[in-house]
Amino acid sequence: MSSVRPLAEIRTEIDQIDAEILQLINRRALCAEEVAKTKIAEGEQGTFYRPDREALVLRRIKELNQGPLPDHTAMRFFRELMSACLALEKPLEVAFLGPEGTFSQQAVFKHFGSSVNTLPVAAIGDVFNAVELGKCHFGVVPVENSTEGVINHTLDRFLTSPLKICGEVEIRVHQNLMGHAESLAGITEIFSHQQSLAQCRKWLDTHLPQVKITAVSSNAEAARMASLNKQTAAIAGLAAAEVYQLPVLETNIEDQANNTTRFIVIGKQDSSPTGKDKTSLVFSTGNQPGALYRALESFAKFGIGMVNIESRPSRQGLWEYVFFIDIDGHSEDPQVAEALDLLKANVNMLKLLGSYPKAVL
Ligand SMILES: C=C(O[C@@H]1C=C(C(=O)O)C=C[C@H]1O)C(=O)O
Repeated sequence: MSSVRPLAEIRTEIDQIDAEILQLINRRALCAEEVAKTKIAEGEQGTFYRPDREALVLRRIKELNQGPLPDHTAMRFFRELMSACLALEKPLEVAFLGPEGTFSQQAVFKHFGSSVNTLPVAAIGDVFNAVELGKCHFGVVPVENSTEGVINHTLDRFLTSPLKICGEVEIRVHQNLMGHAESLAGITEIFSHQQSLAQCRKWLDTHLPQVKITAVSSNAEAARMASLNKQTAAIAGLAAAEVYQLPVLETNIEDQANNTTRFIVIGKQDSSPTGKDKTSLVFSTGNQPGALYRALESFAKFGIGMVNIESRPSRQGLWEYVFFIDIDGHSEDPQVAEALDLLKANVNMLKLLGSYPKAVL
């Protein structure tokens, strides 16, 4: 028989460890408070949140971790720890596309941890407004979905907004059918946000081809509406089912198994280089042959990888376009800085939307 330690003995050790962890956590919190005081003494204004420093802390935890806890779990603990330390000064206020229970709110908590105050607003443009007007420190908006592509509202708003991108976060999006109907046959109408409907198009065509489909302002609003009428259902995330106490009729009905939405964090602050960054920018070229080719050549010349390109109407002349691009690296990295100088010489308009750490969690 293998010898095992008595339960009581193991529990005594756990109690001791917990007491030590608690002391260490509070020691860490005191240091974070001291950092805040130093920042004030050095004349730093506004928020003490530093996306670059937080990314470095999390990446270091991943490197140090030797298990048995998985890296991801260890990083999530430290994500919460930093969130709580920062909130000792003053909790961050973060605007998102509401109401409560949307994927955007999930993205806020994944990126900032749970010690933040979330401010739900009614539209993507209102998230920008809230940050621009100083009603909150940051905003989180969806920018692209792996099934449905780019979120036009978000890109277009950047053309006129002075805000910067200071972070990114990805959420694996599961869609679910929820409502008070006894079975699928009892449903006459389905509510959801247009993005979610598009992500479940095949499932709907196969399972509910005759049902009326109505696009509404958010998935949480869809859940709220479905909670009022037994013959209707909503497509939304499980958080919305919980908020509106709706039974879940079918889970994971998204057409693509790895359906993921990328969100960006918008604010007034620049993020310093961390060694693993992305830079987002928008530019326009003239209509001459080879104009886009020459613009992109700036990146190729300096060996800069391009992660994404999207064209959108410029909203100035007919059939004139702007190009939104994400590249590897930070605008202060020497190679990137040189590529951007060359790009500037080759385009009509160039606007840097921000350099920020690549998503860690
Ligand atoms: C403590 C700092 O300020 C904040 C809190 C952090 C933390 O708890 O580790 C990290 C970055 C900032 O958001 C810092 O800048 O080092």
